[in-house]
Amino acid sequence: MTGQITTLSLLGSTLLELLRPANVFCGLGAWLGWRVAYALYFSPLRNIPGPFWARVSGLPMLLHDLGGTEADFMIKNSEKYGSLFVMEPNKIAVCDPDDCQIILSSHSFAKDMRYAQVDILEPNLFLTRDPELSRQRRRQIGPALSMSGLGKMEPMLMAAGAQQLMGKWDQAIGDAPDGRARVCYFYDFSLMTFDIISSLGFGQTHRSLTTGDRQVLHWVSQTLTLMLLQMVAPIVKRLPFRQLFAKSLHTDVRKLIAFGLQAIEDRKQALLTIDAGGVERPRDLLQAFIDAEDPESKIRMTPSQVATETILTLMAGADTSSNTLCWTVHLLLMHPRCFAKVVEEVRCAFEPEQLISFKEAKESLPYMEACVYESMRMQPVSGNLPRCIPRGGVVLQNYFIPEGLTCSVGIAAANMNHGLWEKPYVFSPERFVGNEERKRKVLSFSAGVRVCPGKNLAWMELLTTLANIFNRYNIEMPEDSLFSPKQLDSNGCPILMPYKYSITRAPRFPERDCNIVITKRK
Ligand code: HEM
Repeated sequence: MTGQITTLSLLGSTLLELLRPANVFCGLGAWLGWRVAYALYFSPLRNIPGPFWARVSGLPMLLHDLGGTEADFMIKNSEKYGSLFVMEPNKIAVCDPDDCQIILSSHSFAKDMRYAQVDILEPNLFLTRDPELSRQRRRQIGPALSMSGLGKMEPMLMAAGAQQLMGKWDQAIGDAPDGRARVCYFYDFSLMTFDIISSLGFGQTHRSLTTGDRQVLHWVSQTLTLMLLQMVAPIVKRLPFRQLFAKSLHTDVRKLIAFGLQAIEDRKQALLTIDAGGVERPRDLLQAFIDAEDPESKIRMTPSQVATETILTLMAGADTSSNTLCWTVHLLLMHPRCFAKVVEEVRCAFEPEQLISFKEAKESLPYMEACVYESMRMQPVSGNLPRCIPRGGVVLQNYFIPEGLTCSVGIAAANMNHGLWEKPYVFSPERFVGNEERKRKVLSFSAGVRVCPGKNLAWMELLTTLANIFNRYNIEMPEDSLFSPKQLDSNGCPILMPYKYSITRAPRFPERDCNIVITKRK
């Protein structure tokens, strides 16, 4: 007993001694010295250019991630150090468009380990690191998301999308005494794109934009929060953290999954009547996912897999599309010459009250489409794409990067590459008109084996929404707008509203910066 007490008190006093400020200071100094020595003399990345502090610690990048300024970090550093640079002690940034394509073209550069840390959902297309599952899911859900598959869903997409939005804006104009309504396009686009995918995916008429019902939206955003928490801090999966921090999030995830499963069950019941009556089956993503079959293995998805893919589709597809719409409208407002050209193109092609379909917009509005490409190039909504260096390592820009390290495909920096894009800071939609090759170089939907499977759906939403609102409304910036085409930056380009990354690149102050005044076109 006395021996134990003596040992304990010895341990206690040693600990106290170690924690004395002078010793802590020395300890930190030694650690830092070692980190610096490692970065400069031993690291396999020591010959690759990059900011000094990024070699020593992951903190600078973490601060950019938390501050939501990772795109600026990548663009600035790629201009200073070149298209390959060290961004963290064991991570390189890849910003050369050709190198990005090399990495994205192969499953051997798997998504990084953080994706495997999420355990709240079934294995799915977005999170999987398994090439086999990725290929199988694409074979299963690919047909539904192809242009011909989506063509059948267009009436539903338009009802939840452009038509719903115009109904709301018409009402706002009707309610305004002078016929001039002020609307926040950020919120309206967010709810509209959410309604489109949830209507198609859950087979119900979701109208959060016009009814204010945000229940499903709440569950989805809670699920996304938990997913991200598990990715960046897997400790939240363990007790007691799970109970302390994540209990209510888990409850909402369960509610969302139950909601998805119920939608599938409801559809199965409805099909009994539909099939008996010889009526056509509903044409939506829900039905397409239920019926989906891998042509190679003949495997179909279980109800739980269908629900998971729908939930992931909502997470991956709603904010990405709505923020792309926001940036396009903002960029056009900041470039009145281009905006006037788009409006003229739309109004020359269509009657004032005409509902413009995707096919019509795609065929008749090449300049408007070019504006969306230019907006996606300059303001790509997805951040960096993290990938692992595969077995055997890889040579990029004449540097050997060993296996086991990670890299980040810098979409924003590649889209601003001076070698590929002339005057990359200038908003110039003309560069895309009639130039299919250039369009393929924009990396905003990613590329290669994990390219965005929802890009056709996104294009349908983008073109139908913009064509219809530009045809129907005159759009102006409000008088109190902080931004104007006349306020220029050092490149002589209009200063744009600030952004933040909350998963996707979104306007930082949407309530302040995303307002427009709309009037009905005479
Ligand atoms: C303008 C709108 C959109 C943009 C810019 C966009 C961009 C992207 C990007 C960059 C990726 C690659 C992510 C990575 O590799 O980590 C991706 C993946 C994905 N996107 Fe989209 N997306 C958009 C709309 C949509 C829509 C509407 C859907 C709905 C179907 C969707 C579903 C997905 C899914 C499921 C993945 C994961 C694919 C995989 O990892 O294999 N996206 N998207």
